[in-house]
Amino acid sequence: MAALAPPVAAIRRAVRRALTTLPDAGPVLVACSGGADSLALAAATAFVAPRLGRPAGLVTVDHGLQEGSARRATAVVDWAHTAGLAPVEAIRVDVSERPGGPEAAAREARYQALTEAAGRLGAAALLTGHTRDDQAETVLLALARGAGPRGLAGMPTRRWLGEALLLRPLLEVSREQTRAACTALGLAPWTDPHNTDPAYARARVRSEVLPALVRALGPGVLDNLARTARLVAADTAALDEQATVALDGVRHPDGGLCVGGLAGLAPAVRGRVLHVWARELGARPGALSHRHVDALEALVTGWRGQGAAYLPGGLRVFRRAGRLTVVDPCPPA
Ligand SMILES: Nc1ncnc2c1ncn2[C@@H]1O[C@H](COP(=O)(O)OP(=O)(O)OP(=O)(O)O)[C@@H](O)[C@H]1O
Repeated sequence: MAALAPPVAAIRRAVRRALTTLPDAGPVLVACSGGADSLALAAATAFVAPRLGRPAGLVTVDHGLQEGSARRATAVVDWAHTAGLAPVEAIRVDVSERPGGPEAAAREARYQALTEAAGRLGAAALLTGHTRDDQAETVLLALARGAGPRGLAGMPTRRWLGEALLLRPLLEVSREQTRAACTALGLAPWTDPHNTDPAYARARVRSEVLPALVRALGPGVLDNLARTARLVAADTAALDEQATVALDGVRHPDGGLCVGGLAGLAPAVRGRVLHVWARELGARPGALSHRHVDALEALVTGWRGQGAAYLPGGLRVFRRAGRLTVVDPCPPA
């Protein structure tokens, strides 16, 4: 038997590790674009999952945004059948009516379709092919955009996507390894033109910024950025836990928050408490920005006797009698 190419073995090990952590016995579904990362992931899953007694299927989403997208989806489906994956589905989504740019709309439609498929097919988890390189790009973009620790923590290896558990088994595998694995297995991955289109910030980071950093600082940069994400994620999780406890400690029976208690918290914990409280009040996480939290913070630490903080959804927060209190939502304009 031919020796297993190291990247193929490394990717299978990563998938095995991820699958053995799953409590639920149902099938897993690989989200596959046909690109090198998710193709290498799908091939490894097709090999590993049955050996763990677990069925593995595949879903590919056709956004209909590029010429030949339906052909690409069909090619992925055909390959998945030959690899022994089942069930296999290509899902066509319509992104034309969605708000935002085409990339954001495609992403939202894709995750919605993937979550629905995972629910419909009773999947224990949905697997995506995000790699260490994707993680390094995410961290760098977050740093440049001032996203704060939550952004610097990068993508988690697992998270809930609605009712579906999303796993990213390849977060410590390099893109070079996924490409090498595809070559070793004789697979011909699809190349997404967006990945090299300089109109997209991520593509510029991928093709210009990271190679320049590696040239200037050495090959360890990508691993180090991914490591930064893991370290920040651990710190962030600890601070989030502290904030959950602290929030209960500063709640007033009328639903407001005690200013004295808030003022005594460490700023990093207070900011989180205010963020969680604002979400509880009904401010959608996507609409809630650091400016809203800063405005709440100003009611605690920068109070000059008057003023209010305005939150998404028409919510107004006042400081009264030593408490932050929500005043009825503004009537719609
Ligand atoms: N059209 C799609 N259908 C199904 N899953 C997708 C699709 N596009 C992306 N994904 C999933 O999301 C992951 C991240 O996709 P993204 O396009 O951001 O990264 P990528 O590095 O180009 O990945 P790939 O090489 O697998 O295309 C993919 O690895 C795959 O698991």
